[in-house]
Amino acid sequence: MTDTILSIAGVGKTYAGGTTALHPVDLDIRRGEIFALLGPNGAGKTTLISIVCGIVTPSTGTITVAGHDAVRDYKAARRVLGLVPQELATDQFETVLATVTFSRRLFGRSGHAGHIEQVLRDLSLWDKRHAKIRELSGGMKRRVLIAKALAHEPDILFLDEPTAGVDVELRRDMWKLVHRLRERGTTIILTTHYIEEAEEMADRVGVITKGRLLLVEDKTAMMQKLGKREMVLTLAEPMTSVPAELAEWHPALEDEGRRLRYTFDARGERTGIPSLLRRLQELDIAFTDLETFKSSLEDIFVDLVEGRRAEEQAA
Ligand SMILES: Nc1ncnc2c1ncn2[C@@H]1O[C@H](COP(=O)(O)OP(=O)(O)OP(=O)(O)O)[C@@H](O)[C@H]1O
Repeated sequence: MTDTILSIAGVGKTYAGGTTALHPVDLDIRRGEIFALLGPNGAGKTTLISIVCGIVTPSTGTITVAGHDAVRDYKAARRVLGLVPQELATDQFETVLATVTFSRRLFGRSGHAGHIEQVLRDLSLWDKRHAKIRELSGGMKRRVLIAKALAHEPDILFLDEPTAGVDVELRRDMWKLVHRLRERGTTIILTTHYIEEAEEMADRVGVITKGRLLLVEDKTAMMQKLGKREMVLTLAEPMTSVPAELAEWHPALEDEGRRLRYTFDARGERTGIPSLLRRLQELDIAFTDLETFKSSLEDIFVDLVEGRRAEEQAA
């Protein structure tokens, strides 16, 4: 049996204005895993983690954090959680060290200089410990947010869009830190709209769009579903229809017969491209340009939703 550290049951949210940001979600998070909540802007990711962290009140459902009911036993639940929000809301005139130490005390934990030092060193902030927040660069402020969230040694760390708008170096550091934390046993839940980020960091991925958690899968299985790519050929001579000899590749004719679009699974053993190109040559079909694309996240979501509908209808 897997050890569940966080259980979300029927949790939904309709904001006062009437926007349903979240349709009831059921999700169990396993102790020690890295879970990525993947979805486009406005999908409901922040709403879901804000509910779990006690910042937003759910309209329906219950949340159990390490055995504590997140509403009835709010304080105990909150102590187990650390949240790295998207933006910094902290006293700009305090020093890094004071800010992070204060965050620890907020959760009723006594000072532990060793732990705070470790956190600041892990985040390359130790040399800046006496600097005031307002004197830091944007990237360093992001590091302070993480340090604050880790100050009270939470069992579960939430990272809301950890790498949105950060430079490559900080992104790499962030990924390294996440893996290090996991090695120490911290459970990590992050939100992202980058497939690459989910792929790089997560053990499991949940796809969320328009307030619905569409599916939850192990990373590898999910990436197979997300690994679709497209090749588009610009034809030298427009065609009126797809020749029967190309039927097995199921290409689509576009742009009044000027472009041929072929969709393939980039993670399959065979892409089908060499054989398609050979067949085109045999048929004397010339092309002036060849481009390949990754399907966009939006396209993938549409496919997933349609695929699910088709499955539901077939059932
Ligand atoms: N306080 C609020 N009052 C009313 N509507 C809200 C509130 N907060 C969020 N929403 C709406 O709920 C929906 C989901 O927003 P949410 O911030 O959870 O999405 P998200 O997936 O985190 O997006 P992003 O990637 O842009 O942060 C959006 O339509 C948003 O406008």
